[in-house]
Amino acid sequence: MIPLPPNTRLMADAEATAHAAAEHLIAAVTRASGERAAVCLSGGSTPKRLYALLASPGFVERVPWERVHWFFGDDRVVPWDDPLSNVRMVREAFGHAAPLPPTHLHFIPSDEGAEAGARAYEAVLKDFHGVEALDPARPLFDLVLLGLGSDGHTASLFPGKPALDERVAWVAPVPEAGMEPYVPRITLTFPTLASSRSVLFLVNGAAKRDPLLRLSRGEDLPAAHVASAGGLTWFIDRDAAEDVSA
Ligand SMILES: O=C(O)[C@H](O)[C@@H](O)[C@H](O)[C@H](O)COP(=O)(O)O
Repeated sequence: MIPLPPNTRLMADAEATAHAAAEHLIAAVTRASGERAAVCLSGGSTPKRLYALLASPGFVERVPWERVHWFFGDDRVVPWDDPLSNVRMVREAFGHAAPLPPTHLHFIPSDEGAEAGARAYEAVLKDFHGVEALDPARPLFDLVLLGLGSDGHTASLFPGKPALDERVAWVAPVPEAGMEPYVPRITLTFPTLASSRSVLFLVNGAAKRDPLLRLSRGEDLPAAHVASAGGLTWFIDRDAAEDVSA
């Protein structure tokens, strides 16, 4: 077994990860104070099954859809109907079964390009939360979902890319991705992701053994910079956790 991050729950497989994450998300938004809950969604392939589960019988009736607002931790600068778009992935996963009020899905506006999109999304976040600056006493998100790239990136925070240095901007353009797909991206920055009551990493599959091992050795990978007011939780499946060198 690879040395795993603190507060890791080991999952039998990807399906178990999705089910546990659905329960975790429902608990997080149910206990959220106030009339609205804010969830920051991860992109990529890992969370697709989770999003589809949330819209399926047994879960869809338990999600307080009228209270939850869904944001994006990052997206690719492509049209919203592009197969690479995280917005498209989420909409397809939720499908028509999720009674999602259209105004509750807050896309990252990428049609004006990465720079303008980042500034526009920062305004969306500030307007939604009614704040001009990040306030530790008022986390933006009740839950942030994140994935782990095989190079140790998370959201679109890639090793050595400018967004890593954004300490002021809430949202940053990433001129070209460090990983497939090689398209410009827009990403929330570390301080914005940290403005959360909790962060949940979902990590499945053998391709994630290497970044997990590198994180365990203390390598300065982007995922190692993620913090949260309420702490980090990792759901890692056995395929990712197995150490082939053992
Ligand atoms: O837009 C994206 O691609 C994601 O935000 C990205 O950070 C993703 O979470 C990781 O690359 C893992 O991707 P997989 O889940 O596809 O392995």
